[in-house]
Amino acid sequence: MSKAEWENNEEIKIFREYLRIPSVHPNVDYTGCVEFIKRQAASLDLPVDVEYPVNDANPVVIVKWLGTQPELPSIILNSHMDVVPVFPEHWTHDPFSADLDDEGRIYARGTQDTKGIGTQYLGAIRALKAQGYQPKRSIYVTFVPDEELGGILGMQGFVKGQYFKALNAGFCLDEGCSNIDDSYFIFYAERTAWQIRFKVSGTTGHGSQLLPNTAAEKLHYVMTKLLEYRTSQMERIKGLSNKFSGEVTSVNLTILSGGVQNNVLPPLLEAVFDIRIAIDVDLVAFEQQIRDWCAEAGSGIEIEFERKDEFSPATKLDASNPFWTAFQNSLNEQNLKCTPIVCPGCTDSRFLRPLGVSALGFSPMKNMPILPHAHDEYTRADIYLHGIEVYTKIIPAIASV
Ligand SMILES: CSCC[C@H](NC=O)C(=O)O
Ligand SMILES: [Zn+2]
Ligand SMILES: [Zn+2]
Repeated sequence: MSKAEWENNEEIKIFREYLRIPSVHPNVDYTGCVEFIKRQAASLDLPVDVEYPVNDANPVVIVKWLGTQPELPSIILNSHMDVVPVFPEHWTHDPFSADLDDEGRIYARGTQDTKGIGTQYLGAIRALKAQGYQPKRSIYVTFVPDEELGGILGMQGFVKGQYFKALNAGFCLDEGCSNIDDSYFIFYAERTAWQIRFKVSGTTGHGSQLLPNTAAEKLHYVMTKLLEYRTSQMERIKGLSNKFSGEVTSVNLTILSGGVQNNVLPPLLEAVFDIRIAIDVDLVAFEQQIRDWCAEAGSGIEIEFERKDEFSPATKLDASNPFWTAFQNSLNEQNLKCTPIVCPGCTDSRFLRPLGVSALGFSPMKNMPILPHAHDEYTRADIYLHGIEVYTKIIPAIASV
């Protein structure tokens, strides 16, 4: 297709319209997204609900396609409306113009993470309805807020409410990630996210003195232990076939603060570590190890969990999971390869799996750079349109299980 053809393509127009809504953190205004999705539901002649599970600023929009056997566990097609901040000075295109270049690249925040799958779901439903298809299982296309901040005001609150329970969800497709080679990543599990603030108190005094029990010495001990553990995990990655997967525990120092003046020993130093714990790690033992390191460093160290997710079980990828079988068979019939991996980041699927909802993270992008949260995030028009075709085959396969 030519640039003009892509620009005149109705699905591409809808996608670019969604991308131009600046639902960007911090303080996202979801009004534009809600109105856009309502318009899309109307164009599909589908009913739509808007729920506010946590507060009025964080809507969950649900486009509903009732199945012929609504008593069966339903299918959720999930994506999030919010996108992470941008640094426009580092972008070659305006992050919210959805520019399309001569090669068909569409540049905008959210192209990969994760507005694309939201409108692709709707494009696939448009095609299926045009074919006269009617799903056996009810299908709910959910658009949630707050995923990028952890989903507390979005999916986490939504799954606790009566509205969600009434959906009787059995399976969910959620966001995945692009892959640089010719195989789709499939997220079947994710690590447990802990973000820990270490608040270290110590001796204060004159910066010229070598006093004992300073905050710096104790923080240095704890940081050294954590960063040594990080090194051990990096060693493990060397032996893995897929280095992107969340097979090992990641440890990253993300915030370091404290001190009042350059010649005063600080009474308090703080460090925040973002830790994503591998699915085969004993969480109780891991926490005890961290607390032991703090005890070894000395007194006056307080541990504050800014995020302490619970363990989320993996989705079964075997014959015991008919949704997985149907999904995999559909990809095989389309001669498409997939690579199941543990999601390196966190997604809203972590709130669904513990409830028995079989969730797969899947974004139909391959032979593409991995650009979530990156400058110049983009996808390609041809890949986007092919993704709609892929969903047009996958959705009936899973909805007829
Ligand atoms: C840890 S909860 C925040 C969720 C976020 N998800 C995608 O980027 C992530 O940091 O993985
Ligand atoms: Zn995302
Ligand atoms: Zn993200």
